[in-house]
Amino acid sequence: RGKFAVVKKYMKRSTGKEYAAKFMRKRRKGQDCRMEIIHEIAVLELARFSPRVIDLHEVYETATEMILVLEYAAGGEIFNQCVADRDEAFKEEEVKRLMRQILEGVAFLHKNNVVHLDLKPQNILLTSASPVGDIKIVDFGLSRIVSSNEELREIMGTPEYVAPEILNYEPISTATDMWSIGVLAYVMLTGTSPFLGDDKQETFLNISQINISYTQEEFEGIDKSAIDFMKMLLIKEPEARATAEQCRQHLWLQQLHEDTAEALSSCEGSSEEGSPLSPAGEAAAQSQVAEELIVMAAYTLGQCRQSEKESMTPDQKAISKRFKFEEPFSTLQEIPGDFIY
Ligand SMILES: Nc1ncnc2c1ncn2[C@@H]1O[C@H](COP(=O)(O)OP(=O)(O)OP(=O)(O)O)[C@@H](O)[C@H]1O
Repeated sequence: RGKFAVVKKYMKRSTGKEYAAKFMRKRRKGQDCRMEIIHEIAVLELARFSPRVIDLHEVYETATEMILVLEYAAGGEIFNQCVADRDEAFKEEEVKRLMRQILEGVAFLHKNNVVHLDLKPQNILLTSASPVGDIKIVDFGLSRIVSSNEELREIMGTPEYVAPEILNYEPISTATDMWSIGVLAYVMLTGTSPFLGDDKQETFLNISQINISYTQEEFEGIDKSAIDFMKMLLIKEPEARATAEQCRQHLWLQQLHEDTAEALSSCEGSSEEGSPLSPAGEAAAQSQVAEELIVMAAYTLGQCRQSEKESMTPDQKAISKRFKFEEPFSTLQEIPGDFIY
């Protein structure tokens, strides 16, 4: 359940295939929001060629609602793993793989002049939870089209993830999403929200003063290049931030863990046999550690992918013990942005 939408799992009787149907109210706070929903649909259509953005299959309209029939992401929000206890939380290698995919999706959007403006762990879904599948970016309700000859200024987003320019009512650009990517990387690696204060005001103050800690306490055992990656995004001046394409080239995301490289070479050796998990698959059955490596190797090679659909039970939705996430704050003041229809 989002703020103005309810998402339900559906199955198409003729094929048995599962979908997520997003029911969106057309009237919100007494205002007709049909065109905003059509904008969201248009962005999803535009992004249909990116495997990192959720697929839109069908749209229905009733007198009161629009219903978006989306590809079902069975693994749920990455938020759940972000707030899980350390042993269940993402390992650094996993974060790197997922971050590469997130950046691939964001780079696609930015190339098409779309800014998402609400990138956070609740809007990054997984195709499966265990083994950790691939990411799908959802919720384009706040997204906007940016153009070089028009300025866009708005106050929107989710407090912990908004960039300083949003707070200062300064122009929004693709760099605004890049700030959120920096926050996302921090949350995925540490399980803590870097700017979260006791209340909204304190959070905003932390953001505008870039009050962030990269100490050993938070980043024990994590590669130094990961900190370098975040530092090139969590910068006040949007122009100084790295782009999605630059991030994809960053050393942190290029490096392969030694064990992963080993697993990769053994998997490469078996590729001629045409068996997806053999002989590396046999090794995976022997230990938990090996299993993780195979999944990573499978991703990189693209030929021994193991897909395991796991449905999410309602009580799987983790309640954060370590930090709380606030609801998106509503638009305080809005200059009509560029919508696409
Ligand atoms: N395709 C999908 N597959 C599985 N779950 C989904 C899918 N789309 C949405 N969900 C679930 O429903 C939640 C709400 O969806 P979404 O974020 O699109 O709605 P929203 O009302 O725009 O949310 P918000 O109020 O956070 O802006 C998601 O965070 C996710 O948990």
